[in-house]
Amino acid sequence: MRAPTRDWLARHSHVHGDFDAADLVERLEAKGERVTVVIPARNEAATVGEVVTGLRHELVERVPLVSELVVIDSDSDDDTSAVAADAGATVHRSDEIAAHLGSHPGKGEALWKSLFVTSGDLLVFVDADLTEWGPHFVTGLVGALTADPATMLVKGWYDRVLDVPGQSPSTEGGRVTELVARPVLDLWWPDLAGVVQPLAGEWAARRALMESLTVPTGYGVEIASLIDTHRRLGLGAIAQVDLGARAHRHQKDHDLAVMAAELLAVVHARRDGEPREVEVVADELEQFTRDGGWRTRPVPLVQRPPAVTQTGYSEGLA
Ligand SMILES: O=c1ccn([C@@H]2O[C@H](COP(=O)(O)OP(=O)(O)O[C@H]3O[C@H](CO)[C@@H](O)[C@H](O)[C@H]3O)[C@@H](O)[C@H]2O)c(=O)[nH]1
Ligand SMILES: O=C(O)[C@H](O)COP(=O)(O)O
Repeated sequence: MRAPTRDWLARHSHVHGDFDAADLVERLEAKGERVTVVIPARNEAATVGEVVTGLRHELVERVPLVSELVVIDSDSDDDTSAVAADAGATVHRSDEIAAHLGSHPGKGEALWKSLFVTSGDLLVFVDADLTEWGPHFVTGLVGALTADPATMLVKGWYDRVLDVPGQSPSTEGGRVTELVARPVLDLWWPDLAGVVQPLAGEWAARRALMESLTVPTGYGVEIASLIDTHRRLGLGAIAQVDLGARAHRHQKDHDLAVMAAELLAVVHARRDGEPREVEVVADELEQFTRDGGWRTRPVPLVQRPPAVTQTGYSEGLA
């Protein structure tokens, strides 16, 4: 391991158990800072209710660490919005936020749009499909984000529980993480080789950073944020926190291949520095199965400009 990475690991690694929610409330009150939790959700009616309820009970009602608990419904066609609202979240549909800016499908779009309808200084992102998790995810992320004033972005990491029917559960999850994201970072951004889960959907950032980033509208949002933060502010602005174990709904290999293609394109657009427009020779994947034959899958390549540059942003226009 290279010296800067080893040094970063020694100085910028945290463990969620080091942080207590009640202590963090005092720390944030003293600074006048507020926490917003954003949960992007596309067709997550089966799990979003438990995620919202768990966070609301523990971190809104028992200890008031979270000021805003928001679900961004990302073009769901199930009951995600209703379930999330019943569980106590404020719910917005991604395509209805800042409608003058249009709408794109995707998780990155949901996170970018969330900036227009939230006001917290500290933004914590949590996936809606979690099946093994806890409110300590948020406590750990807020703790790590506020432990050092230089920290602008924190990635959660955890054992990735892989729970496939017919197989015994293992911690071998994170196929795109291990086969695409970590190898790409190790080869081209080796400073970031110490980030255990670069694609973690559980991460936190200061609004001042998030609103200034170019955001891919699909699954490229995490790797882009990491690379862009590193380029602009250096490793010292990034931290990571051990959150224990996490399990989620697994996507099929062919669906993850679309994610992998998007990540490669997003990374390629950043190879020379500032994010460029994503340029590819073709923007589709051809996938084959014996039963279904060939299927063409579009790769999402749109990137949103920094929210702070957009009409309506400073007024928090919804
Ligand atoms: O169009 C979409 C697709 C997904 N989601 C939500 O985003 C979260 C993560 O999506 P998921 O399909 O579960 O992604 P994973 O296969 O788990 O992908 C991993 O890797 C991605 C790429 O970095 C990250 O965005 C994810 O958070 C991370 O869990 C979930 O709450 C989804 O409902 C949306 O809001 N809109
Ligand atoms: O991070 C990843 O690589 C994706 O979320 C896929 O994870 P899985 O292989 O555990 O489903």
